Amino acid sequence: MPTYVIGDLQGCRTKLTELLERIHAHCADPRLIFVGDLVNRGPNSLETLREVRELGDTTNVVLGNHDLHLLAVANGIRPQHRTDTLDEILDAPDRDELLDWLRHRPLAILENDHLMVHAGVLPQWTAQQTIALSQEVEQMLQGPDWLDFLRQMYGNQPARWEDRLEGMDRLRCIVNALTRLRFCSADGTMDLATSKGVEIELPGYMRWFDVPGRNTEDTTVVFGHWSTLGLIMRPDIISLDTGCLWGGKLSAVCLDDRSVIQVDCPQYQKPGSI
Ligand SMILES: Nc1ncnc2c1ncn2[C@@H]1O[C@H](COP(=O)(O)OP(=O)(O)OP(=O)(O)OP(=O)(O)OC[C@H]2O[C@@H](n3cnc4c(N)ncnc43)[C@H](O)[C@@H]2O)[C@@H](O)[C@H]1O
Repeated sequence: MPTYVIGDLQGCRTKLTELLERIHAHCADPRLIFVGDLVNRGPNSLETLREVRELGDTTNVVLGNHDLHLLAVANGIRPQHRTDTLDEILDAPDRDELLDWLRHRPLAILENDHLMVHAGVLPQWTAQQTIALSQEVEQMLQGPDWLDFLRQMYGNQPARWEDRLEGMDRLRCIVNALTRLRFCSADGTMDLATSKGVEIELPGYMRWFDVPGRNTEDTTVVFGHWSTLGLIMRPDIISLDTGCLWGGKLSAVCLDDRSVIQVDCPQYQKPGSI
């Protein structure tokens, strides 16, 4: 069964349907993995969430920052932002089932030498360690104290990973790397303030996947999150957020032969307005 990984949907449901038709034209029964940000800022978050959930057991999803934001908003932990488009989910009769399903998704998946995460991994982490750290967060998110966890999840500190981190500092650092990371320094100190563009002016900081000697160099890390980066196919990374929401494309890559399927998307949000 070929595996297709699909980039950030952000509620662009009609484009998902179009992409799935294109994938099914190549393969009747693919395994599908979504690299997060299923919802928000786009036009049909509710239908998108329903459609991905209904794809069944051969499909999986890693959680993105907008998916975590939905869980926080739905539980009164965070207010909605001006550009959020989450109301239709919050008002839906099946909201509890949908949110419960979302809360039980992983933050990282390792399959056939490919590591799927929403945003990135820190240079000190191996692929196996990334999975173990992701599972620490998943245990909290799926356990009895998940609302307390969401309440304390926000914030940019600690910016630097250390194995000895404990409690919420440890979990926040893991969540920030897996769901928000773009730039870090060679020692893995994250800059979470810079979200526009593909370069950083801060001396000593670089794109997380350009850190020399990072411990996941021998694994292909497949990720989304960074729409201005666009499609990048390197032996060690595949970047899949091609700005569906911003008038770019929705992309899928087949991990078995590295073929790419893309559909053009209308502009729903104006780049630079957020
Ligand atoms: N632990 C945690 N701590 C804090 N927050 C957490 C959190 N967990 C979840 N969150 C939540 O995360 C959400 C997003 O945070 P934000 O921090 O607001 O997200 P963002 O930078 O806009 O990035 P996004 O993930 O949307 O990425 P994209 O590349 O599409 O967009 C990036 C930028 O690229 C720009 N852009 C896109 N296409 C462009 C183009 N073609 N040209 C120029 N700019 C473009 C856009 O204008 C946009 O500003 C918030 O709701 C927040 O609550």
